[in-house]
Amino acid sequence: MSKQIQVVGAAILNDQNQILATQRADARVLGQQWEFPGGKIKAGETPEQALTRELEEEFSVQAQVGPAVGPTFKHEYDFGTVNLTVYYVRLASEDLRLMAHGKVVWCEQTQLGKLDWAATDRQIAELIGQEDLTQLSI
Ligand SMILES: Nc1nc2c([nH]c(=O)n2[C@H]2C[C@H](O)[C@@H](COP(=O)(O)OP(=O)(O)OP(=O)(O)O)O2)c(=O)[nH]1
Repeated sequence: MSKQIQVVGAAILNDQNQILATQRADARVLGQQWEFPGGKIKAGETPEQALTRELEEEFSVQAQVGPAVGPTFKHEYDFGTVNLTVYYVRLASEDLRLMAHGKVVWCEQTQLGKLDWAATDRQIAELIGQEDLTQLSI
């Protein structure tokens, strides 16, 4: 069985309910594909704790973690199987310091499908596209 990698991601919403998509500064892992900010869950962390830690590390910002976008999605890469759960998130501030990303974009919900998402993320982006974001409580 391939190495199992537990990963959390954030579907960060701003005041206009646009969603933040990110590209890595280091393109070695997933090339130039788009993903949700986040990272691997460390031993002893809940997914929510891992996500707030990652967002603090990546953007130097405080995050409020809301409901999961959907189930956990698996994708097998040559380096292992990524198990990705994405949560809706709102930030204390939209003033983001980019510490780990090459590029970020605030994307309209209707435009999410146009980005070249990493394989694990594509279905999650589709689910977000179908959600009534005005009904989310975070
Ligand atoms: N952050 C993130 N990683 C993703 C997504 N989709 C996806 O397949 N991945 C993969 C890429 C990596 O193999 C893994 C997450 O690793 P990472 O490099 O972001 O995590 P990390 O900050 O904890 O990494 P590390 O350098 O500390 O080991 O999951 C996604 O939407 N967001």
